[in-house]
Amino acid sequence: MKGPLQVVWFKRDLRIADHKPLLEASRLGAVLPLYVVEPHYWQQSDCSGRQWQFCAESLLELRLSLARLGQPLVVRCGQVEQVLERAHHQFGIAGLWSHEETGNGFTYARDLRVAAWARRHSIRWHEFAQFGVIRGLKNRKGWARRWEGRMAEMLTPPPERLTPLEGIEIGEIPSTHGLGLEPDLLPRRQHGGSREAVQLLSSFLTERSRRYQADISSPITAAASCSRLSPHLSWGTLSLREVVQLTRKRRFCFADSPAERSWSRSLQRFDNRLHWHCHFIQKLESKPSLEYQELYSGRFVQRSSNEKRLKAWALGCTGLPFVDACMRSLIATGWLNFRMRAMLISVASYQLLLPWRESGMHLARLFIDYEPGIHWSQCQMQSGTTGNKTVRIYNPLKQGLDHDLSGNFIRRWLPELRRVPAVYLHQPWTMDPQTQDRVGCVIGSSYPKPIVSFAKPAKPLNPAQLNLFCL
Ligand SMILES: Cc1cc2nc3c(=O)[nH]c(=O)nc-3n(C[C@H](O)[C@H](O)[C@H](O)COP(=O)(O)OP(=O)(O)OC[C@H]3O[C@@H](n4cnc5c(N)ncnc54)[C@H](O)[C@@H]3O)c2cc1C
Repeated sequence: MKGPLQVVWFKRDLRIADHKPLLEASRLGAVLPLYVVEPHYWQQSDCSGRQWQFCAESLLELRLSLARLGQPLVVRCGQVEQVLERAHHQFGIAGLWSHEETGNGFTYARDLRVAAWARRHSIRWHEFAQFGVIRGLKNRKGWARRWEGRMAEMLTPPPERLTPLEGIEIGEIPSTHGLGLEPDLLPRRQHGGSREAVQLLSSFLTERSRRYQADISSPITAAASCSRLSPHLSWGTLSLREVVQLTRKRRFCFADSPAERSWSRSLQRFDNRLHWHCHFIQKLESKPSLEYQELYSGRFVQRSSNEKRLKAWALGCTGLPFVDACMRSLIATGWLNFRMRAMLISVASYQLLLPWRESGMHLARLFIDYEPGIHWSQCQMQSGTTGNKTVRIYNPLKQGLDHDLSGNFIRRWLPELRRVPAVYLHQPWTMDPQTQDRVGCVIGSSYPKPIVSFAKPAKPLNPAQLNLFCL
């Protein structure tokens, strides 16, 4: 095999469509498409087996897609700089190509090391933006306009062909076990890969988005009416730009159709959220410390670690049925709709008084779509630590009655409450002992007593300075 090569480093952009680094590198000569499995990354507290399984499925598909072009994905395990060092030694690296990444503290530090390595070897690292996130941004003036500009750019086609590289082992994609992660056999987990992503986008735009706006808040209806694209956007099996452009094209079809006005509005709301995607990631890009530190140093409520409370919340055993049902559904599927994610973190922060980093870390591991920029910004926002004077506190009883009045969701995820009569379902501790015996659900043994006084969030330390929204 003749060197030197253009190395395309795949990170959270596991696709060939709309992949500018791949196309640009391929124009200069032979390309080594590389993914580096970093065992230290996968040992971080925000990573999990379920995320790896999604990633591994996406890698497998990416390998096949690249093989069809002429050169399959090469997978190596270890520290990125060391993998690059070996590759450089073996055949010479002419250029390094990738998308920019706004990840967690680990990937931030790793990118700094890779940049230093590339400088030392006089190798140019060509980084391309894949979202509307702007690196080195001084302030948000004109940000929305620039986001629009990025989303309007032409989609990049895959290269027509890649030169096959002889004598390079493609390397194994490790198993969950091999990476020292707990295998997570979720029967209802979403699967990785661009094919799955394209199918989801198509079913969403042609049909499922019809009731998006109306259905987004309830965990029952949101599962079908939301796009479910989040893990694909987080792992890059689909390009955000492509989603924005196809959404707008679909809306355009409704322009002359008053009968579809509400569908068109739904798509407009969805489009707004695609904008939020980058708006939140931009926050982390501009202030990486928000992953660890409160944005606002003033105290709003007193919170402290409490292992018993954290464990009960994390396992879906708080004794608050709607909260527990949401948590257990998340544990079983790896996904939850926005409002219920907000409620879970709000209950942890305001009712259980747990620090947002601890509860947020548990959620991060459960989310297959874990995206540090969105996740930590949202955890802080829903815990009132951003300095914003408007504070939202969710009342889980009200949320349960608003979004699961018949209790079907609770019954589905809490089998121990299945026979509890509807009138007691949202507050099973109010059942008299005879009813508890009759339905085979003894509170305190079959199902826990509420861990905290129900629907009583902590009193703000300085309520006069805040706008409190109780949802
Ligand atoms: C505490 C908390 C943690 C969260 N952590 C994550 C996370 O790690 N990764 C993640 O992708 N989303 C996160 N979200 C945002 C949101 O809940 C999910 O994006 C959404 O539920 C994913 O489902 P969907 O793709 O069907 O969404 P849709 O409603 O179909 O939205 C389409 C896309 O828009 C973006 N989006 C939607 N809502 C938001 C939002 N509120 N803020 C920013 N972008 C949004 C996502 O990329 C999403 O895939 C979090 C929300 C909260 C309250």
